[in-house]
Amino acid sequence: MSTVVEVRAVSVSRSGRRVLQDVDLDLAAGEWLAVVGPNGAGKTSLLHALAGLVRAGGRLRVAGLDPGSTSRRRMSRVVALMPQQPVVPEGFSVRELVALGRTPHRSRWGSETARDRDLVEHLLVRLHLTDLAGRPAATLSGGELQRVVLGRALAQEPRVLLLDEPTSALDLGHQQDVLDLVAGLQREQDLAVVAAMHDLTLAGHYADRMVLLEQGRVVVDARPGEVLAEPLLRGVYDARVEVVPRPSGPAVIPVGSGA
Ligand SMILES: Nc1ncnc2c1ncn2[C@@H]1O[C@H](COP(=O)(O)OP(=O)(O)OP(=O)(O)O)[C@@H](O)[C@H]1O
Repeated sequence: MSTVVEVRAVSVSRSGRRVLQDVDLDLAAGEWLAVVGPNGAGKTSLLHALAGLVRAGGRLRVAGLDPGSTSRRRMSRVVALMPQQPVVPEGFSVRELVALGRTPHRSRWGSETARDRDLVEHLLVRLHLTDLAGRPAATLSGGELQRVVLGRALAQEPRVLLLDEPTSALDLGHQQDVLDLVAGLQREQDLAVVAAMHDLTLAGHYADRMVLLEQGRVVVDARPGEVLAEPLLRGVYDARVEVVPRPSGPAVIPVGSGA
């Protein structure tokens, strides 16, 4: 399998403080990596470094490009970020917002092609957004907007898809639907996925590998079955949890104080 993301001794500082330190990881095309860890562990910082949105020390390569020295437009053709807190441009409809994802592929003055339009329509259907297509994006609920923002990221046709808490606002059915859609693209198009997620059961179910971060450092990089282990999670999250083996993978269950 070909390596599409290479991270070597990467560090990130914010406001003079190290928030990522000595991070090493590789990702192959068609692989799904879940990034997990407590609040403030550095998950978003890692995704932003991969997208070239924050300056990082060390060596980073995404589809062969160095995010630190490559133009935003060029990076956007190979890597797409679905952010945790999307900013919605004023006055944009749902369809227009999804279509924005095509911008990096268009020539500077080029207009929308038939293929651009077809892809956008396909994504609107697939994300159950056709009824909302004409609505101002600013009027959507949190879960509706999350699907629109995923649509915009997928419209970029990236080789690497970065998902920052992609299901935090979604109901149960839409969580599965959205992650199944991404898993389908992972298989069909060899899409590499890096997903920061707090739902450890869901993260483990879809991921080939999981990286557990704590205070900016990688604690473990392994298969979900090895990362989702009670002693490890109790220690890193300072939480009461039970891990129950299931045919579909380990289920991580928070346990009340009386248990
Ligand atoms: N712009 C910034 N200025 C200063 N500190 C920042 C900035 N952005 C992030 N940080 C800090 O960097 C650390 C890592 O933040 P990051 O958002 O990467 O964590 P996270 O693992 O994604 O957290 P969460 O699970 O809460 O989303 C945190 O301590 C955060 O306060």
